[in-house]
Amino acid sequence: MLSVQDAVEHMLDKIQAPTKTTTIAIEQAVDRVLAAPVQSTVNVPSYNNSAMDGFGYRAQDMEENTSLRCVGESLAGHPFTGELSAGECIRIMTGAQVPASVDTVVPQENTQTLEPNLIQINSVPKPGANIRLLGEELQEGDTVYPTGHRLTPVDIGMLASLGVAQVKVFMPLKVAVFSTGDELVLPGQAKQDFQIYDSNRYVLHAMLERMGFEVLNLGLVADDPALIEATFRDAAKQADAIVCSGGVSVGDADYTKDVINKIGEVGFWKVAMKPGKPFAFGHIENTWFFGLPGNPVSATVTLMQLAEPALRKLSGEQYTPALTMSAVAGEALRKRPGRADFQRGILRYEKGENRVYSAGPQGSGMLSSLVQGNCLICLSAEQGSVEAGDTVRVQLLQAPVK
Ligand SMILES: Nc1nc2c(c(=O)[nH]1)N[C@H]1C(S)=C(S)[C@@H](COP(=O)(O)OP(=O)(O)OC[C@H]3O[C@@H](n4cnc5c(N)ncnc54)[C@H](O)[C@@H]3O)O[C@H]1N2
Ligand code: MOO
Repeated sequence: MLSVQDAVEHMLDKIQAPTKTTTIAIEQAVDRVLAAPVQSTVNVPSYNNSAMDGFGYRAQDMEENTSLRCVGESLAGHPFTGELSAGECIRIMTGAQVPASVDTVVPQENTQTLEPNLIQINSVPKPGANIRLLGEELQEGDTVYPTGHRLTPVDIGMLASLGVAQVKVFMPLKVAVFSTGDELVLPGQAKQDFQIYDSNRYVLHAMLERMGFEVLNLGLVADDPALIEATFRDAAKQADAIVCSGGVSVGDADYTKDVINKIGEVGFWKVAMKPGKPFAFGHIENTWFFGLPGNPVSATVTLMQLAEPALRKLSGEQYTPALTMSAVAGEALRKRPGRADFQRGILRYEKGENRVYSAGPQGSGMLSSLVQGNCLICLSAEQGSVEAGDTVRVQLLQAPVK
């Protein structure tokens, strides 16, 4: 059985970034992946400007006298065009251009108006203080974003601040999703005792959309090899990747793998992880296939741990492993060596440290463990049980918004 790391590396090795690109307005570009680096064509700031509302003057004048004659003003958008002489200052506002003859700004709360246009500086700042210098944040030609960067809301603001109105991005990844299983019915429909509601497709659809992909939802497919084959063929024609759940184990009605082997190729099957062992990866011609186990927790966890890195690379995004953090186990956690375990946990900040507790029963059919939990406790394949007080790694279930 492959380790989780080997499985991810195998998929990342096979999968290449897309080639189709488009140019779009930055307002439409959140969650899209850059297909070309963005270089700054401006200096940021593009002119020396004041960081405070106050008075601008020449530091050398402070040796003589700390009261200055105010000879003009510089407002944001309305610069002062004159030149300061000895003993003079100007009123200046935050963001306003600092004229060449000014080298220091004193905040107005550290000054006092002695007479109209005669300003006393009560607390003299260091020479050069309170001025944001041209190019101190970014210089013309600096690479701000590399190819493969997925744009966040803040990035859209950064692009706007650089005067960039459009960006070249990869075409969104198209991912087909469906569920297999004769026991499945749609939410809202009448159900018999031996049936369950399809939940995987709803979780997977929502998670894939949040990853920035275009989801092609192909619905429910019965445990019938001919129907499954037809659905795969249809999906492969339309999508870059297929994510389906169920039918990847060894049961009498588990046809998914056999069908892929018939019309495509299974690259690997089974990963040493819990939940999610029977995960399958392969392709049908140019469409990648991710066969997730049917158990709801297994489907969700394998999407996050295995399929997501591969799908992100396929969408053009630069792969960066998910962030994990350390936490102290607040209680003992049972585990057998052999498979990497992703236990659902509740992470809390208590008494000055991150502490993690079990989210309760860990059955891979129990979606409620993912509802109660806010993190996955990532335990290595080799290790056994965890004692209370041991340090473990955890991965937040809801990635923080950058
Ligand atoms: N003899 C063995 N049996 C099983 C093994 C094994 O190694 N040997 N592995 C177990 C593990 S681990 C998992 S996980 C499951 C995976 O099975 P499948 O991927 O074939 O999934 P199904 O059998 O179709 O379903 C499993 C379970 O999940 C429920 N399910 C399926 N689809 C959905 C859905 N869309 N929404 C909600 N729930 C779903 C289904 O009803 C079953 O209860 O196999 C074990 N067996
Ligand atoms: O490993 Mo299965 O995916 O636990 O239920």
